[in-house]
Amino acid sequence: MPALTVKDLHRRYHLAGHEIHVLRGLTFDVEHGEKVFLRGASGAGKTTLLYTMGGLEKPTSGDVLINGQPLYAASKNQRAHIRNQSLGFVFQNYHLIPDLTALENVALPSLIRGKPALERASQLLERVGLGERLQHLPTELSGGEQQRVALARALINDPKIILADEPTGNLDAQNGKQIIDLLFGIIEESNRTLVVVTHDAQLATRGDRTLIIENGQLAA
Ligand SMILES: Nc1ncnc2c1ncn2[C@@H]1O[C@H](COP(=O)(O)OP(=O)(O)OP(=O)(O)O)[C@@H](O)[C@H]1O
Repeated sequence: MPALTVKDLHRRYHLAGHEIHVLRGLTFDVEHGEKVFLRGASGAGKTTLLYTMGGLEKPTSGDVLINGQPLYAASKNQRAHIRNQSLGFVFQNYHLIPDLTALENVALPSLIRGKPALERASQLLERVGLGERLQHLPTELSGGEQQRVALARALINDPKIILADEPTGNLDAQNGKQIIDLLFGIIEESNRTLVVVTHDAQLATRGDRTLIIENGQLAA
């Protein structure tokens, strides 16, 4: 069974009397341990696809299966449970909570499950090289450091699938490379599955496969 199955996904937005058909019948599998990059022109639908794959954006029709479990045929609560248990997210803008320390940000997704996690959060921050920054607020961290916190947060529930949207988009070349090296190291040591949206053709050569999205469909 694939780690992730995308099944005939459609997403339409209605805006001021206009319909925008963003995802137009996407179907593909991602196997366990596979590293897949999503590329395509601006506006092609990459972020919409990634968010839909992660249970964050409901499709107009179609479904996404995580280890065979349908995300959108499930109830909202079941979907939140699958997301929290199986998926880790890394966003271009980090999406850290400004009033929480690095340690608290990383621990939060576990606390939501009712599991105390400060010790594991602290180990993960060590793993990403931030053992000296546990009590820093996001504003007291550089962009690269904030993305490392976000990476540690994505791992707190030990998800088997990581979804990343332009994870190096706001970083300089050196910090970007560090984040990608860390991300790949973490993925490979535990045979996790990775799906990354990127504009960076060079970065995409590090994956097993690149899917090109063109007008909401897979390019041939
Ligand atoms: N909430 C929304 N309401 C209406 N249209 C939307 C909404 N979200 C996205 N879109 C439209 O869907 C299309 C695809 O957007 P998406 O962000 O998925 O593209 P992308 O391929 O990730 O682009 P980029 O590379 O620039 O980030 C765009 O034309 C965008 O304007």
